[in-house]
Amino acid sequence: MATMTSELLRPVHAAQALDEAALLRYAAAHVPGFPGPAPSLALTQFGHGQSNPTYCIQASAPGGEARRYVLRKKPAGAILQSAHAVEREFQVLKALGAYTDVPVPKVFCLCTDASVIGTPFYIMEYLEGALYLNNKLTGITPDKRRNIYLAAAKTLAAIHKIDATAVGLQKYGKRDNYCKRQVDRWGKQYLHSTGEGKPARYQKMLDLIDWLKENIPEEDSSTGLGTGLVHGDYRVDNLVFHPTEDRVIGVLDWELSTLGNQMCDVAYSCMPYIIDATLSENSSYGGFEHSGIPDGIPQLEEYLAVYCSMSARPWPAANWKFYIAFSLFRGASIYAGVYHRWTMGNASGGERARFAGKAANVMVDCAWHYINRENVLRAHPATGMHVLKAPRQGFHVEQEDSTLTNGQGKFVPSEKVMQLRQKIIKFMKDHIYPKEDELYKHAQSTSRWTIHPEEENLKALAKEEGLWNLFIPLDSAARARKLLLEDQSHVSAGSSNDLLLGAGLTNLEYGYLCEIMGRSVWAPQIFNCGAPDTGNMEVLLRYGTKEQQKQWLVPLLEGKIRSGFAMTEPQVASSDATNIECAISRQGDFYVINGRKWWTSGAMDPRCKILILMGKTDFSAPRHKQQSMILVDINTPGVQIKRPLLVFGFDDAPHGHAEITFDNVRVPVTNILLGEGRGFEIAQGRLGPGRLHHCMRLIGAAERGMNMMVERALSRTAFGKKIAQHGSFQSDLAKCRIELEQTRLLVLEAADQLDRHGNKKARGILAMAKVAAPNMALKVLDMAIQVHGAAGVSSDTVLSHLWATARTLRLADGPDEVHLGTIAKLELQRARM
Ligand SMILES: Cc1cc2nc3c(=O)[nH]c(=O)nc-3n(C[C@H](O)[C@H](O)[C@H](O)COP(=O)(O)OP(=O)(O)OC[C@H]3O[C@@H](n4cnc5c(N)ncnc54)[C@H](O)[C@@H]3O)c2cc1C
Repeated sequence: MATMTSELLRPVHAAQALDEAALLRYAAAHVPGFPGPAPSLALTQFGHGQSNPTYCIQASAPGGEARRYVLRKKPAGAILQSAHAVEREFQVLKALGAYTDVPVPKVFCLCTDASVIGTPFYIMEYLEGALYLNNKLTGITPDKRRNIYLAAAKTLAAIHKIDATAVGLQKYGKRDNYCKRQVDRWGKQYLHSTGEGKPARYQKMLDLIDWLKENIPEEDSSTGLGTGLVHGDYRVDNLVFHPTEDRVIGVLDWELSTLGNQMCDVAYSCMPYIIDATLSENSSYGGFEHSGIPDGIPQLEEYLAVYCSMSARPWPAANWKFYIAFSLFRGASIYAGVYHRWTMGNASGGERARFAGKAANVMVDCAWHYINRENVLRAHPATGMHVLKAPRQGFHVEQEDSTLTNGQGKFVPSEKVMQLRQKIIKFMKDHIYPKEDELYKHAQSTSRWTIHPEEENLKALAKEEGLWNLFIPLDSAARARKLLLEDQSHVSAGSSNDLLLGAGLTNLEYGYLCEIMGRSVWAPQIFNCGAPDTGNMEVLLRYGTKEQQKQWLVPLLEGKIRSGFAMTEPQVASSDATNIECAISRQGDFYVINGRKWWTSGAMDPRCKILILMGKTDFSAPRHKQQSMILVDINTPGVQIKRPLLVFGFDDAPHGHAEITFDNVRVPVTNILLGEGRGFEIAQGRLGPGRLHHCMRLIGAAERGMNMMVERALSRTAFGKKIAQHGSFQSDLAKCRIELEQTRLLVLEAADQLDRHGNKKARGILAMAKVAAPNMALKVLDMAIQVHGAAGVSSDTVLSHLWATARTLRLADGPDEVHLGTIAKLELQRARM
């Protein structure tokens, strides 16, 4: 039977009463959104999991709705320095909540000032859900039992896949020699709890300590795969499940968490299979392997197979005996301590603690029984129980990122970048992928040229989380900061300058983030990092006058308006911009524009207010001095949007690609950018980073294609086996991965050279990246489409749209041939030098 969280609440134990007035003052000042003013408070206490006293705060303002929070504090009185570390619990919960999708309660504040309620404490979210306090899961259906255990295995895998460095937990503990240190620590603890004048020492326990010391697996001394965040007390009854669905909504009790050997967590979570550790008079092994497995609960091997599959860990057969024996030893040492305290009259577990001494010895016997068993785990998981069994979902972030952060190297992002990356990954998972269907539906409806309200909501959320304008390079941000600091009058109330100017990243640093945004066609604009706005903002940042910046740049940075870039013309080969015919002629204080443009992306968007137009101001000047760029308010008389163009049938609503005519369009002379004849100069500045952003996004699109391809191949059977098991698929998959990684390196190298040498010197490698990225993405996406069969070409998956978009990028911002020409020219020049 499940127990609901609220059913665990009891009146506060008299010995654990708190100063409620002080608590109320503190919570009102430190918990965002705490009910107020003058809220009333009802305090209760959790009866389960008592090591750190845990309370439920129910607060309500007069006439307002009651809100619940959970407070967890250190116990009062003298305690072991290293134990009850609520500060560490707070730290780990905060990191997991902010950067990962491991379900944990949100934490609000940590109070280290013992004068408030007597000891340090923290306040977190109250999760109302189902708890399964009995590991046999009595009173629920077999299906539910199975779901609960498998959900526990998957959640543990999710915890273990976290890249501790990327989430800021790199100093949370030592990764290596975890078992070695634990055997020492709990061995000493056992000696402390037993011996002369204390409960008797059990020789078999001392032998067990020796055996463990001699059999510590080699992998324990490494810091590689299999080491990382360890929960330390991972069991089903420390998980809160959704009230009606069989999924974990919160992992609790992180008191023993640290970095270390994660297989210890796995073995510990398997204890119900090995021993029944409830304290009673008749302690016996009693685990599922002895008493029989309750109907529905998966076999130990299946539980492990799901864990290994979801965490991408090897099958643990080689050292399984050690890890189980280690868990039993640790349990025995803890129980010996409980029993010792009971004999002294101060055990926390009440009268049941009298059985703890016997239970400790039973655990030791059980460990020896296990060690002496011939077979404990097959050498390999049974057929059909390996990785293919467990469906993969979404993106396995930490696994992907482990190559980015493990160790040193040229392309190792800083901690700041890794944290932003994790935040974006999480944002995508939480907010963007789940909304894609709805956004697509809207974009295919009759309202498709309007903005789905959710898009603006998501923008506000991204801004709030500091995931805004990240594309702005360091140097441009410095220039804009000056402008914004000089005069704040044009910045809307509530917009923070710091937010508007991104995070001060280099192009290389942005590469690691932009890639993630490229996984969804909807994502870039949510972070105000979509084309063509980024290129246009960059032009205004670099070349705009103060007035131009105030009028157009600031609202663009704020995400209030959008923009278009009008260069390409239907009647001339526009890959050669010297062909452009649109005329910009000066007449007094105005320029008059006449011409026809097409493929002006974004111009259909109702938020699009400004175009940067490229045309000719002097048809008789030298070839590259004829062109100028000018700002055109899209609502100027004479600007006429003729039609939206289709890309393989996609109109990309509400953004769109417009054909536009300019008929005697008069704009003030102050709208010229940089000066007459300087259009090419600006184009060079604009296109470098802009092109690279396309490449970065294409890496993300290809990565999504890979992910979908693998998921499909693992779940679909053709001709008697999974597609993933067909040799032809495996070779295609491997080739796709090789090309993707090659291209990623090229793109990152191009970004690095752009940062270090500037646009002109980096033009060769920028051209290489611009050719390589779309071609690679097309290949990977095409393969993903192929694996999906007919579904791949339909609009039921995102693949066809991603492919269509990638295909346009062999043309847009210069066709392949033009870039290949640049690369060849540089190559030949080098040969002549
Ligand atoms: C989805 C999409 C969005 C776009 N968005 C914008 C936008 O926002 N603003 C904008 O101004 N434009 C935009 N464009 C237009 C794009 O930049 C142009 O299509 C591109 O520059 C090529 O110009 P063109 O179409 O006139 O092709 P052309 O110049 O006519 O070239 C056609 C072909 O000729 C060949 N060719 C050209 N040059 C060479 C060479 N040197 N050597 C060998 N072969 C060569 C290539 O095969 C090339 O594909 C967009 C295009 C697409 C598809």
